[in-house]
Amino acid sequence: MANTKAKAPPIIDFAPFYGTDPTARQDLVAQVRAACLDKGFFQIINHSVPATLQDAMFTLAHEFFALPIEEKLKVDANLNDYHRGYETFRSQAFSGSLRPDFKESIDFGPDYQPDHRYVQAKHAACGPNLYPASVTNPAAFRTTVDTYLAAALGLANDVLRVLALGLGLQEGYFEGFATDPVATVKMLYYPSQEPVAGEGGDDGERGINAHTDFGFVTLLMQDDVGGLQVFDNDTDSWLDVTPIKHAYVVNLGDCTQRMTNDRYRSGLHQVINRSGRTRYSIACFHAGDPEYVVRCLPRGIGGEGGEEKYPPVSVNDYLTERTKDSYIRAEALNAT
Ligand SMILES: O=C(O)CCC(=O)C(=O)O
Ligand SMILES: [Fe+2]
Repeated sequence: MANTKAKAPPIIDFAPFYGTDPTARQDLVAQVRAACLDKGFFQIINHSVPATLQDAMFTLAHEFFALPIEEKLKVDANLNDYHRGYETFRSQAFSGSLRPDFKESIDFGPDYQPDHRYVQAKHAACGPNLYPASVTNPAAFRTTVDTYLAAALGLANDVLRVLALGLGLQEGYFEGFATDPVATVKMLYYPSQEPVAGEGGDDGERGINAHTDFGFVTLLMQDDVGGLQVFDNDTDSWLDVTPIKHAYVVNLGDCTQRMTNDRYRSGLHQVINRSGRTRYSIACFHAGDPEYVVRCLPRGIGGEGGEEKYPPVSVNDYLTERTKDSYIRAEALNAT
């Protein structure tokens, strides 16, 4: 039941970031800060990523997931130990899940080659991509994904600049760790779930189970099917994140929450797709330099006072732990 007190993630016009009006820019910074203090979830419109590139990515996602399973398994993420490639149904489960996720996905990142220091150090999610060869135009697939990753990361870095300003930091505060990030473009495919008998019935099935993202910031495009929900602590209820064509859902991850000592939130979210239609979405996770050590900001900065709640942790150690946990949990549930 919709709760009137619940605050849906705001829709924020990002255009002032690129403009010259300082008041409009300050207003944007304030709106983003308010959303970060609330659930760490907002949508942005009028951003820098071309709509044609966004559309092209959805076209590729449709084509990839429609391939026969044996073709998809040629780029199986289990073929490498840095999790690039295709992930089958029910591969992942987060804490509290009753059933592993009812989704498929494919992950790409910066195409770090074997001689790259991150790959040599075996950092999580760092290694050469597995691009599908069985699509109509493999070269175009690859170029589009790579171009999109660069564009989405460019926008994510702009979001980080706005975040920094909202925290009272220099606009470029995050730039040091944003140059060579561990980042993922994830195409997601959610078949429609079975209807559940009885009003409000719940069979525990989730497209993606309730979780928070691990890194600093996530930019998500969803199609028009809907099904993404964010948890509202004030009303103890799940709120729909309404699809808006070509907009981005922006949400903060745990690294930002840790850095701000819980002032900025890493919002709990999930997907339930009972629409009767297949749902596609494309996420871009920006987790910064894997060797960056996430620590609480110095006291007093951005009003982030109080006792430090988290010990310092490197991005890589944090990602490794959380990712491993979600796959082990799925294996355990699949075995029962
Ligand atoms: O598909 C969505 O809307 C959300 C995906 C998501 O939360 C994730 O991949 O972390
Ligand atoms: Fe997520």
